[in-house]
Amino acid sequence: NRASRAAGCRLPAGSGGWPIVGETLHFVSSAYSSQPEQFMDRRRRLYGKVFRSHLFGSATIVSTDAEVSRCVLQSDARAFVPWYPKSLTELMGESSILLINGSLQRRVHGLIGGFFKSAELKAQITRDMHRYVLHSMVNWRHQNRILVQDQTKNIVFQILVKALIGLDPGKEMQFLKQQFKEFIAGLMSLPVKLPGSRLYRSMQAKKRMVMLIKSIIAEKRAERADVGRSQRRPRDVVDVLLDDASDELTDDLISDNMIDLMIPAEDSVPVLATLAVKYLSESPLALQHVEEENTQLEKIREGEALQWNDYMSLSFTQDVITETLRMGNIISGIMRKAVRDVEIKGHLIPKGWCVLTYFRSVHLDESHYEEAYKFNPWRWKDKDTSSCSFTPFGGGQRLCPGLDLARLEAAIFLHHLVTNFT
Ligand code: HEM
Repeated sequence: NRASRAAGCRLPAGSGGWPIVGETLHFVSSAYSSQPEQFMDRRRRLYGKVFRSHLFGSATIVSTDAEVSRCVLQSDARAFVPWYPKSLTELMGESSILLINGSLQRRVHGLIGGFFKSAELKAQITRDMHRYVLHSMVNWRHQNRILVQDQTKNIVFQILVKALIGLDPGKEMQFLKQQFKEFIAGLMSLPVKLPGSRLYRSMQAKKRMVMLIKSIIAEKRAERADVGRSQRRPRDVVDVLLDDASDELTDDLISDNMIDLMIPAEDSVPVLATLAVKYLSESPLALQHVEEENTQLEKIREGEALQWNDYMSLSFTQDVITETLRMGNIISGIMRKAVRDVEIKGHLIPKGWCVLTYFRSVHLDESHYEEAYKFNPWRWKDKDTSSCSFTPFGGGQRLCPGLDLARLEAAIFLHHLVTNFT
């Protein structure tokens, strides 16, 4: 608007690309090429770290500047709201934590985040992860080839479902696994809801999952009516949300969100574990350090079961995870939409435009990280990971509530891998 422009704010330089598709095809094809950085690097050279583009059907300001991205993430819904492709919003539903804003988002985020930080849940996850990892690794000895991502996906899904809705492995777990697979296949599909379409099949799968979760909620409500709320501690996220006295958290909202919560959680930890294995296998010295640190811990604890703080105290292993998050960029960036004209560091982001905070370019920027393309866990020794040039888990009010769990699960997996196998 005129005021912003008068204040010296400018629309960043850049190009809108082709009519309708904009620069989307370039962006996507570059992401799948052997040089995924070329799209961003070229534009950074031409226009600077913040530039204008047109992506996924919307005029977009791309930020590869750590400070600008931090300001976007720190802003609340008066400036920016989350933005996802249409197929995703169709599948998530209006009350998804990934989409809601304001006090309801803060309440749900706070409740979930608080539970994920609780010592009880961390102890349960440590126990289960330990059990499932060993159970899965027993079979590895007879196989020539192990697909790390598939194996960890299986383990992590069971742990997640238990933490969210309290379900143990069995028939219902299998059912959920199948349905979830069908559900996520439609997250990035054409937004067509006709019977038989990809999106339609995913919506049907979600309905079946919602029915199962609603029956679990009904059982829990009946149990509560018998026992009384005050006598038991929450065992899963559904319990935590049911304990909340407000009427806003309806059964529909809870059951929808249990599925939506699986979206950011289901594949990210398996990718983290897989990339850590890849980077370690290419860095013998780092692998040797991880082996020594983990073997040492086993010796000190003399066969005693390890606790979650044991895993978190493995400082070099944690640095390996941090470096994997930096280089691996499991979530490359986040999209938001401006609900009013916003100005950040002299850049104008007009109302209705999207902004893509692209972490990947920041994490691989030589001005932040020396030899940025080199896997170097030692760079993190005694270094703070809370700077704005390191944001694998986002930031601000939507900072990933699962970040400790992700680190814990990856550390447990690596521990058993390096102490059981060469
Ligand atoms: C390596 C693993 C993971 C990575 C890299 C990751 C990354 C992220 C990022 C970047 C965001 C911010 C999204 C935004 O600002 O719009 C986020 C949000 C979120 N993550 Fe994670 N995540 C990981 C694992 C997990 C796990 C294990 C869980 C659950 C157990 C989880 C649950 C969530 C939820 C619920 C949100 C939305 C929070 C909100 O909008 O209020 N994530 N994650």
